[in-house]
Amino acid sequence: MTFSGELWARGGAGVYDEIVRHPFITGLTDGTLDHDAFRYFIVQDSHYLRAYSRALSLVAARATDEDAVSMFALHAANAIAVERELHSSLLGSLGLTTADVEATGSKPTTTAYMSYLTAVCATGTYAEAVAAVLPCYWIYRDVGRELLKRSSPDPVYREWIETYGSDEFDAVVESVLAVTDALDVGASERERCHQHFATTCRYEWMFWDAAYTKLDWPV
Ligand SMILES: Cc1ncc(CO)c(N)n1
Ligand SMILES: Cc1ncsc1CCO
Repeated sequence: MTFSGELWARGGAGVYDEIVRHPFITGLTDGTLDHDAFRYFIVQDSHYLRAYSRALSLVAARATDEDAVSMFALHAANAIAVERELHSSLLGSLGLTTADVEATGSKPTTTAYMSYLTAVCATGTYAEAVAAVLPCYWIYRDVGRELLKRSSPDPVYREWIETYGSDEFDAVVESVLAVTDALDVGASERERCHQHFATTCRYEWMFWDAAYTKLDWPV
């Protein structure tokens, strides 16, 4: 089995099944998700994508071949572009501004997820860093394609779905999977990769759940 296939089998598939039946995700296409939950999500995702971009820059910096350096550096720049373009369009449709993003700040799950990604990408090996960032690509591609099949009555949700369900994003994810499968990973490093992959998959579920429940700081 490929390395990515192993990671998915151990830490991804079970969580992914929970994600596609989560009420936030089913609500995007059956018309039951209220805009307040989606507002929470987009505001938190604006914070997330800034940290994600910096995490991808760290992955680029430690990549061992120049194609991978170039690829992750490009994705780091694209994550900022998505944050600016998709999010400013979605924020506008939802009646929000970037000032609201700053005023709201980063909620508990967002903070925890960003901190974990940053820590692994700064202090782990190259393979560990790739394993930590991989679920962000992979789960969004698969969720995007699934939601595209289901189709949404809401034009705001459709704009988001079409970004991640697109052939362009699929090509991005396929290139990261190819890099993952070409990694030279030692035995103990492999176990740490499994842990990071499983953890960030769980954070992906938690990120949607936090928006659904509008999780906030307790004090
Ligand atoms: C939380 C989260 N994970 C993954 C992606 C896709 O990169 C995103 N935009 N937000
Ligand atoms: C993974 C990812 N998510 C939003 S942008 C981006 C980088 C690839 O274009």
